[in-house]
Amino acid sequence: MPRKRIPVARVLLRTLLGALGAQLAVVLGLVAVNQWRKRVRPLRADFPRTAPKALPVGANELTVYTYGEDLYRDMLEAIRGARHRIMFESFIVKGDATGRRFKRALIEAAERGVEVFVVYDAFANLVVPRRFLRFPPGIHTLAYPLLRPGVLLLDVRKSGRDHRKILTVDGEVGFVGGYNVGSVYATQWRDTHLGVSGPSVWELENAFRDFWNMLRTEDQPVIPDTGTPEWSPTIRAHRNVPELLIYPIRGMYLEAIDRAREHVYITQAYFIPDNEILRALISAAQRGVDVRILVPEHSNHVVADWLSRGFYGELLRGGVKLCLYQDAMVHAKTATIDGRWSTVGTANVDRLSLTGNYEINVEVFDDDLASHLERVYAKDATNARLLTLEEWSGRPLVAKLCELLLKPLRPLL
Ligand SMILES: O=P(O)(O)OC[C@H](O)CO
Repeated sequence: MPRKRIPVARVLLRTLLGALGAQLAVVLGLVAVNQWRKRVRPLRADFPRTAPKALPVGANELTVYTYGEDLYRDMLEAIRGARHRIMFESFIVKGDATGRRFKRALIEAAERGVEVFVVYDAFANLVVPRRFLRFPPGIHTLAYPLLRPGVLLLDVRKSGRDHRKILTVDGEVGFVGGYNVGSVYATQWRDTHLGVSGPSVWELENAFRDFWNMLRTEDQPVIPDTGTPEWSPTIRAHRNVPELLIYPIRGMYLEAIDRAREHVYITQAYFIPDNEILRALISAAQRGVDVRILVPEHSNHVVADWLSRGFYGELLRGGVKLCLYQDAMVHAKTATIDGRWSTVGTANVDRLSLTGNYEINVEVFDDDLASHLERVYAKDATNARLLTLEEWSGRPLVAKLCELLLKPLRPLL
């Protein structure tokens, strides 16, 4: 009797479709459960706060902000005091009361003769009314396009989002870090931004200028290059620039973790490390370094949370400590190591940020700044719980299954 041949292609296709269907079902299920959870247990806004702290670092003064209202007050004051030039770039600018305050201040600056440049990401602001993001012609505005045509031809240079958050005023003061612009971030999210005053504002201006000059349309002005007034050995901005195929922030993290001897304190909103970062953290923990990662127990992106959870077992078994921030969103992207080294920036530790988007992280070699960020970490830890391997190993089987099914989505985030 002739043997019936099984069409391999058909079996493969069915398996693939089955897996995709299962993933979709898991994602939809998680979103639904998350909606319900948010209704019965909404996030609090009364997390422990650390007041803004200004520290001299070389010829600069750096201010650490951990509360949105404090940050926005100082950013708006800087915009209102501008005399020459404002560079404002934000991944998200919400069309709410906070967004309106920024828009008004920028327009008023332009009306009194300040040259104002505004950049935002078109995709991230799809839900913001178009009218709100329309600025008067006196303001030079660039929306990072929704889709750059090269993406369709898989041109990596045309990929990524503009995920940066930068403000500079008159080359004298600057701000950079995790905060987007919006009312929810002012009081309800724990995030970290750095204020810079002094020659290192150049680092932020330069980042903005290169981006602007690369993407501006022909009728928009070129911002002239100036060169840095000082080569600072302590403060440096690293920029991921897909157009140039450079992603130094990942390298910066790997280099710093490799040097750790005492402790590594990382705070991340969405923590989906690649293999090398995972290995570096575990090998630091195994040589006796106190490696702690603070993440929200429940962030605003349920799928990112579940992808992150897929790494918890390996991290905990490797000796890394996981601190789960309670009942509020922590959106900071910071790390501090050995009381020596720190970074504050816009990059999450995930693929999108480390090998995908336009990002900027400031790297600082300074003991006082590192000590302060350790204090911030300790304060945050009072609102977090330490996850044990025992607790994690005992999670329900269905949770383990969800993590497994979602694993193939890691490269997407
Ligand atoms: O992309 P991020 O890190 O700025 O986070 C944005 C928030 O998820 C907005 O929903």
